[in-house]
Amino acid sequence: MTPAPVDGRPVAAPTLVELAGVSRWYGNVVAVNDITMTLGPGVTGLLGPNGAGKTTLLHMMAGFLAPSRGRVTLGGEPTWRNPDVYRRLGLVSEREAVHTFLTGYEFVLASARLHRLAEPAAAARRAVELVEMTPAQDRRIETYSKGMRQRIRVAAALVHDPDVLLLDEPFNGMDPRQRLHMMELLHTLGGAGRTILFSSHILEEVEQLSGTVQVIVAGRLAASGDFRTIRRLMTNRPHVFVVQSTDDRALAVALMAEPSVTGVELDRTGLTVRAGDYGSFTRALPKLALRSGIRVRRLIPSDESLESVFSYLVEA
Ligand SMILES: Nc1ncnc2c1ncn2[C@@H]1O[C@H](COP(=O)(O)OP(=O)(O)OP(=O)(O)O)[C@@H](O)[C@H]1O
Repeated sequence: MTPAPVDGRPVAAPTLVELAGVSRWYGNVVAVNDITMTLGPGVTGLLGPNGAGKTTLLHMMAGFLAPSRGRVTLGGEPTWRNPDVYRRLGLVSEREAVHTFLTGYEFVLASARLHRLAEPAAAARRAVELVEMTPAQDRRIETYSKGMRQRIRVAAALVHDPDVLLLDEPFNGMDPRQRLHMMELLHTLGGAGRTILFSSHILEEVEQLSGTVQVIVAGRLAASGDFRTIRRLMTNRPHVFVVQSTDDRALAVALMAEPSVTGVELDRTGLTVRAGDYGSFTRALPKLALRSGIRVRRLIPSDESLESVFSYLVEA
């Protein structure tokens, strides 16, 4: 996003988080493998299965962890052990012990004091307001729902008004309503020009919230860019379907003549069909069945797990 001039004056350049050839290993385990990416204002999703290296990547961005190789910079400055970075960045980690006997306001105020802000009380009030927790701010955190706890943690991470906010699996354990509320909050923060990066292993979360996606698998950047492009990559790949119909044997014969079909197997449970891509096959099947006088009872994509999508992206 290019900064727009306001009143003819140029706006300060956005704070970019840049990773150049970044790797991190723990002993023999390579957690992050040669990743290069740039993050700018707006909401970006970091999508990857468990153990892909998302937390390691976020911790390197936040300056908690040194890269074994490569450079991680924020606004051009290395993040590792750099106090300036702590002033410009907030991190909401996945698991964090929160003193639940504190009220929400006290918790955010403690964060403001840690940052040595000039007016900690005013900053805490502003941050609590931003996450819409003012009505509950004087209740102890132990009385909060999972969604409220996450929002108060976001407030604590935002108390010093950072340009960049990193969130590790922020939707874990939330019900759909809480999830929606958090999504709206991140959307608003991103819309206001902050750089927001959140990690997730759930495709739908990323699809709903972010236009830009970085997909990481086994420590490597598997795909990067606009969600629609990535979705296309996923749907234009070979798919396996299980089909059950009123006449599986006749359907198998008819399917063999269909150009989008690359393989058919018949067994007691039905037909297993390999197709070149999702769209052509799912469009062709109903027409073909109709022509042959066969009724399709079930059509189940059998390899829709995120892992198979990821492994396809990695091999691509
Ligand atoms: N301190 C550590 N010591 C040794 N290995 C580690 C350490 N931290 C992470 N790893 C390993 O590095 C890899 C990446 O882990 P990481 O936690 O970054 O992934 P993740 O994508 O955040 O996964 P999850 O969502 O399950 O936390 C995994 O194989 C993990 O076991």
